[in-house]
Amino acid sequence: MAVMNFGGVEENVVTREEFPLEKAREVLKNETIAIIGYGVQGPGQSLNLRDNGFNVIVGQRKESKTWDKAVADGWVPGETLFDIEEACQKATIIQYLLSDAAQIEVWPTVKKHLTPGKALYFSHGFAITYKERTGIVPPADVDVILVAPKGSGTSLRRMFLQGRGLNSSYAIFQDATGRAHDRVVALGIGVGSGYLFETTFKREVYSDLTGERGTLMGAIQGIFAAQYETLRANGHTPSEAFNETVEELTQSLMPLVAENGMDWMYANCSTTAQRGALDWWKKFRDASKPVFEELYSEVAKGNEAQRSIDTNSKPDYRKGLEEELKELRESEMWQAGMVVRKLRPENN
Ligand SMILES: NC(=O)C1=CN([C@@H]2O[C@H](COP(=O)(O)OP(=O)(O)OC[C@H]3O[C@@H](n4cnc5c(N)ncnc54)[C@H](O)[C@@H]3O)[C@@H](O)[C@H]2O)C=CC1
Ligand SMILES: CC(=O)[C@](C)(O)C(=O)O
Ligand SMILES: [Mg+2]
Ligand SMILES: [Mg+2]
Repeated sequence: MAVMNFGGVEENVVTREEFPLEKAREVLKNETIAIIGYGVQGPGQSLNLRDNGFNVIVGQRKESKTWDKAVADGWVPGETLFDIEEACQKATIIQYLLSDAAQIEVWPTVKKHLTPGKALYFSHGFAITYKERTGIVPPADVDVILVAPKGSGTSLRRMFLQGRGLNSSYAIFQDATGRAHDRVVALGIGVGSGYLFETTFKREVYSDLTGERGTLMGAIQGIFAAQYETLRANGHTPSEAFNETVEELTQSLMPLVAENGMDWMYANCSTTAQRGALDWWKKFRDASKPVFEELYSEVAKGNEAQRSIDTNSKPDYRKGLEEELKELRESEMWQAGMVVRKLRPENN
């Protein structure tokens, strides 16, 4: 474990230098890792583990689209691809990567195969933190661990293939075997993490639910819509409004932020822009802070978890989500975006 200084605060992190892949392989050499679920995280984590030389199998509902996807990805029915129950039975480590709502429904099957010494792995603190709502209470004689990649499973896989790594947090809820630490860190390295930072199940889920509802997904769409609508209401064309709201951000300015921080991006813009941005950012912070405070409090009360459980446990939950995504896609802003993306020279 390396202690690193993050802007004046010291934290424990695990890097690939101190916990190389060879060490991870050694730690897990006698384990059978079952990836349960083949949605978004399942493919990313299982394929990275497989390519990294671990003993991995996949458990997925038969006769589902994602079973076919697993077959297409090279998982072999009866050898490395099983139904959920059989995979749980064969596993020494169960990576529970069903959707958070589905984890509740399938829990009795998983629990049945959590025999002493096995490990139960999550990529979210949801099931355990909100246990009164999920009913997911693991037996005392198994390790309960978490590796939460801080990004989409799609990116986890893509970045691995590019020789990069997506950062993940890790946590231990229960160490029954005395091996929980080595197991979780080895798995974190194995799934393709850039570096690993320490958390708890509760802190992971509170920050994750806040982040995705906030700047990562909810707030960003909100602020895009507010600016786009303002520009359109004042007579600007869709092309101008979209470029000035989204395209310039994703294509030109965010890569500069990613590379070297906000001040670097500012420094590469005009002094006119710098003057204005430095004057206005605090106003936007102050306007949105109360919304973030409300959001965090809803998360901490469990209301966001409950809403997610209630809606995503309905049999037709995907249809509902897809309808709402369609509405976004068909909005003028994102229709304009589609045309703008087509006009990128590299897409011609
Ligand atoms: N999507 C992502 O990239 C991220 C997800 N996570 C966490 O990882 C875990 C897995 O999330 P996703 O990959 O998004 O899951 P998902 O929503 O893509 O679903 C995964 C699998 O669950 C299966 N499934 C759904 N309902 C089922 C049921 N009733 N019975 C049996 N199987 C069922 C689906 O067939 C699918 O293969 C969750 O805890 C999530 O919070 C964490 C970081 C990012
Ligand atoms: C991609 C990710 O980490 C999220 C946004 O938290 C999620 O998909 O739940
Ligand atoms: Mg997340
Ligand atoms: Mg999340």
